[in-house]
Amino acid sequence: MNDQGIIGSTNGVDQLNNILVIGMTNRRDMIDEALLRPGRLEVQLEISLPDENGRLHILQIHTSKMREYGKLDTDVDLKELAALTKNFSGAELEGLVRAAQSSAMNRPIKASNKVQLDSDAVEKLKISRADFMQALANDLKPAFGVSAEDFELYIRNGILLWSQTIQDVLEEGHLRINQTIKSEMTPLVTILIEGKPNSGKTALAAKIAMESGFPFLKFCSPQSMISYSETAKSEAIKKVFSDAYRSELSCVVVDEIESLLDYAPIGPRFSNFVLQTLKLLFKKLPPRGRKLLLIATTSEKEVIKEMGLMQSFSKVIHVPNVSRGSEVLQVLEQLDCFSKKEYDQLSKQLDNKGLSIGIKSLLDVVELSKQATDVYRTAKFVSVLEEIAGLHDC
Ligand SMILES: Nc1ncnc2c1ncn2[C@@H]1O[C@H](COP(=O)(O)OP(=O)(O)OP(=O)(O)O)[C@@H](O)[C@H]1O
Repeated sequence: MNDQGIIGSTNGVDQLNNILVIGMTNRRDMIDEALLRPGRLEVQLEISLPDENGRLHILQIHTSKMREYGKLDTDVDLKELAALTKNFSGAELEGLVRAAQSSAMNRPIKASNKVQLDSDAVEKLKISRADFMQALANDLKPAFGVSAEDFELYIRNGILLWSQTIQDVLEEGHLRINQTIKSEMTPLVTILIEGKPNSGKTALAAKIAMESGFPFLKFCSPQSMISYSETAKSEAIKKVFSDAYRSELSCVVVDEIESLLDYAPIGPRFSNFVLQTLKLLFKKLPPRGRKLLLIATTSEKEVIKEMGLMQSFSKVIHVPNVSRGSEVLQVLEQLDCFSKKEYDQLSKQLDNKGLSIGIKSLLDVVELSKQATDVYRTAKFVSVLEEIAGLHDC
């Protein structure tokens, strides 16, 4: 039945006695407002994800039969499992228990010419901590919340502390994380990380988000919305925010705002529809009791300013390019990719030099020069730096 059908059926329910209509949905935002007016589905209850205590209760329920029949090994600590299952829904916790059972059931199966069941072993079979850990690692990931792998992908080359500024960026991030957690007056904390292309903005945003340890972390990136229409893109962005509002503490990273807006400097052109969506979402306060840390990144600070988006951010953090020979040497030292002799040679050539290169491009140059034969490695490194980073005397 569609929304209109339900509205028709619930019209005049006050004339019917003893009938309670209960509707359920995962997408409250997609329900016709007419259906939610008084007299229809007027009382709304949000069932959030269970907290640690709730998860413990759910695990106790789903393992009660195992315990009763002595099938749960003594090393299984449900409190530990409850702590490890952040963002799991009740159904996913049930799935976890089932997956652990299946993992245990594989043990008494003997695979020779025929698949046989060792009935003796079945009798003694117990579901152990290792079965739960195996299920957690391989079988079940929560649909909602943190996808650590996604975030790690953005920091695949680590964060090199090549200048005090990088340390300062991370410290500012920590400050904002604490503000989000502790402040009662600012349930929405917004940061814009800006810098030239390839300066490492996305990696720093991902690092701050991961260090927050918030139960809900999501990346809103243009790469995940390739070939989306304006409407589909706005809907996808809105969905990320409405999911974030369901968790007590959330962090959303909106990467490369200008690309999300389809901004092209020739023209210049951009999607006003997506811009208006972002403006509203960047200002919207999360519901009572919920807190959101929003981190956005851009390589087009001036454009963002002209579009009137700058006011949405309480803090703008600049990520600089690597601009001194001594900073390049810091990167090389931390990567430990050249021999001592090569490093000393590079020290002589790079000290007191100026340049401008993003950390992402610098790592690229390092990788390229590593492919050259030993005798040419340092020469290759310096010549590419001269070409793309404008190496010059200070
Ligand atoms: N101090 C650092 N800051 C940021 N990134 C670093 C740092 N040290 C090493 N990296 C690595 O450099 C790369 C930075 O790439 P990233 O995609 O974040 O750059 P970007 O500025 O967002 O690029 P783009 O302009 O294409 O959006 C990542 O692989 C990251 O692991």
